[in-house]
Amino acid sequence: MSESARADWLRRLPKTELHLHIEGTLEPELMFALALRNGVTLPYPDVDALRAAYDFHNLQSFLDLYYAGAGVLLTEADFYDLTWAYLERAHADRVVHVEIFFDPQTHTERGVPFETALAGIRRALVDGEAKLGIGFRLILCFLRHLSEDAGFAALEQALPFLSQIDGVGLDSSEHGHPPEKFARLFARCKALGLARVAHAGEEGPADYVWQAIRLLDVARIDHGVRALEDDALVAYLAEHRIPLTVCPLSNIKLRVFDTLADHPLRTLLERGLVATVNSDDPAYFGGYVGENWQACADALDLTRAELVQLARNGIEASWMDDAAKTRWYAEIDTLAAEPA
Ligand SMILES: Nc1ncnc2[nH]cnc12
Ligand SMILES: [Zn+2]
Repeated sequence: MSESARADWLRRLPKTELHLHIEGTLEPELMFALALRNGVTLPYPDVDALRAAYDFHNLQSFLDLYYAGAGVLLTEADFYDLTWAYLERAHADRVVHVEIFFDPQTHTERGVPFETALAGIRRALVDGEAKLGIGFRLILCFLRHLSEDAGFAALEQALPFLSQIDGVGLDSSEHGHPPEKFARLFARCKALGLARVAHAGEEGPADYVWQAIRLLDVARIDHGVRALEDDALVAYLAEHRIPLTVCPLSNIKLRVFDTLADHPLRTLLERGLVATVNSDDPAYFGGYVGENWQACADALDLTRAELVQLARNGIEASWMDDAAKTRWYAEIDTLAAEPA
């Protein structure tokens, strides 16, 4: 099979996106347009200068820019435009279902009402389902560098809108902010009927993955690549089919691994884990989900069977209903059966 035929096959493969921070899809061009629209001054003269600053050496160096960039998001229309731009890109990559994170505390701390962010994001997601056929779920992420009290305050603000939120997550600076800090908050979320996920084992140790499982009772682990340092944990994740939402290009940009050729994506599959491919903060990390798939296929020379397994894992790991799962498995199997 030629390289271009392989790329075309990969592009047509139905994909999910289960680890995507909507604030991390803010492209420099849109950031400057929103800054102009809202009378916000950015500390960079132009798009090129901003992009040149995207040279990260760890998670925190990225987060500092990411939170500053989100400062241009003020109105419901801003959140709509941001989300719609993302959905159009996802559609081009044949993403058929998204489960996206938003960080309400990043916005409410700046005086932007919770409902402004929620309304803009949701309106775009509803339009995306109607016009692009992309199914969706929405996940509210708590910022782990803030206090437990701040997390409870964010949950309080979300209470009138719980019917519009499918689950909660935990993101931001991992070092020094273990999942146990949020055990009571996540217990309250569980009692409210919210599904739970958490970033763990990105920069933090395998023990944080154990904590997320045991103390937060999560359905998935976001990143989780450092789980490979603990054989008992790998066995547990495999036995209980707890998925990992892996973000390969993010891991390279944030220096978790030196190059994609060193990335353990294949090892995760070989160890029987429900590993999935996702883009995390694509405007900052140089690639949307399609580019993550293609870059991994190239760098790791993934076989068609491995790519099919990754696509099936995305469906299994998602919170779409069973009828939708059956439909997408069948479509993936049809592509798997095409002559190579
Ligand atoms: N990769 C990441 N890890 C933790 N928090 C984040 N917030 C946005 N992207 C993140
Ligand atoms: Zn993330």
